[in-house]
Amino acid sequence: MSAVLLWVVCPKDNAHSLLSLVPRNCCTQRRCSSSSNKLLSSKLSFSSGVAAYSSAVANPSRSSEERVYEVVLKQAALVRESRRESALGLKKKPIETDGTTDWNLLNDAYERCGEVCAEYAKTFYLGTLLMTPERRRAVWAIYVWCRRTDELVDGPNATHITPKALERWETRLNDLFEGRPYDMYDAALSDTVSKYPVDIQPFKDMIEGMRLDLRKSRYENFDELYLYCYYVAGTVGLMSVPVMGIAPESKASTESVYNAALALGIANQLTNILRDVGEDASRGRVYLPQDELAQAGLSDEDIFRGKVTDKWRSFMKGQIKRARMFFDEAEKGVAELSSASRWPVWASLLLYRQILDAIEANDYNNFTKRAYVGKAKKLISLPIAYGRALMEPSKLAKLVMR
Ligand SMILES: CC(C)=CCC/C(C)=C/CC/C(C)=C/CC/C(C)=C/[C@@H]1[C@@H](COP(=O)(O)OP(=O)(O)O)[C@]1(C)CC/C=C(\C)CC/C=C(\C)CCC=C(C)C
Ligand SMILES: [Mn+2]
Repeated sequence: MSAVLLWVVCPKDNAHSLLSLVPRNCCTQRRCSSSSNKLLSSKLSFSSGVAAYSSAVANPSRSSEERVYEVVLKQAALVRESRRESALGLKKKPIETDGTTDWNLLNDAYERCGEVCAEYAKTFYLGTLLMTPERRRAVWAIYVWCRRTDELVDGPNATHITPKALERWETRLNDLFEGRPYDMYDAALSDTVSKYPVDIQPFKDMIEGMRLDLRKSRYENFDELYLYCYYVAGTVGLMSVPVMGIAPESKASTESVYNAALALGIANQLTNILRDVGEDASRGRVYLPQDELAQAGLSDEDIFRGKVTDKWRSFMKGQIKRARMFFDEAEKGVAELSSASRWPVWASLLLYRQILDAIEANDYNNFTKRAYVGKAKKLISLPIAYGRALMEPSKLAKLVMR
């Protein structure tokens, strides 16, 4: 992927060098994402709703938002519990080892994760340097796992991917969560998840998103697309918060912080999708919701033709508006993160959000013109992000969770 998102997002140009990170038998095929609109049904206030995750799976009639919210509640409960334990002076107990853990090797593994991060997401890597050393390396380990997972289906060996390969990747995930890492990158993540209240569910869900990409190339409505965006990107927010930490002085509910993190992942993925409409179409993929296209008087054919018309402009305006609403939702939570974690999050948010401006500046031609944020705009965003990172967490308890 282009230089556009030096950040967190996976630059496809660099795909080749991750080859060595991915075991040969785990490769995959698929492509990237893209999305669509309908502000109406996608209410961003995260309706109420609840019920066990298992029952959500058993009852597919529930909306994606309700299903995803179950996961949010579970993750928030884990973090709340861990904060309570920390307050009582209890710490998460690392998985027992047989005493043979080689700390130098572990340090090397984390260092290597940092190098990968620096190579693929330079600005993000710089941002992590402001975090505490412990947190920084944990975020690197998560980053590398996400990167490798995406690489399975988007990387150079992607054409060989099978559902079986993803199953093996998931087995490895289970193993590393149980303290049996397969390689050095897994070892770093295994150590991270033994130290922070990171749950396996978002990781499994990201793999599920990759499975979805193997078998699906159309999304009927925003509800379907929302679930996809949660799988491949909202999960990143849920994985990251336990490591980034919530500010001790924050009075916001843990759920509201998780909702903001989820919203940032969704906003980023919707933006990816809007930016990549042409590229995705060339791979036969249309992530934009079919019902919304039809309502706008558009069809797949219009996308394959790639002509910017007034209908297209007006459709895109709605899509961009919705993506911005998710960014707005995300912004509410950043100040609640621990102070040292805020800067990289603000920077990524501001940079990503500007891709939407770039689509507008391209007169909505996301068929043949790639929207990107120029160097100057990127540079200006960094001190702005820093300034925002100084904002203090809310002092008032938020009574409404979502
Ligand atoms: C309260 C609050 C707001 C907290 C912040 C929580 C937080 C850190 C959220 C991060 C959200 C985020 C950056 C999500 C990534 C979304 C994304 C772009 C996902 C991409 C999926 C697939 O995309 P596709 O294949 O369609 O597109 P391209 O390949 O890009 O063309 C991903 C590629 C999934 C893999 C994700 C990564 C490699 C990024 C992982 C990043 C981290 C673990 C670090 C996140 C930390 C910061 C500071 C942003
Ligand atoms: Mn990708």
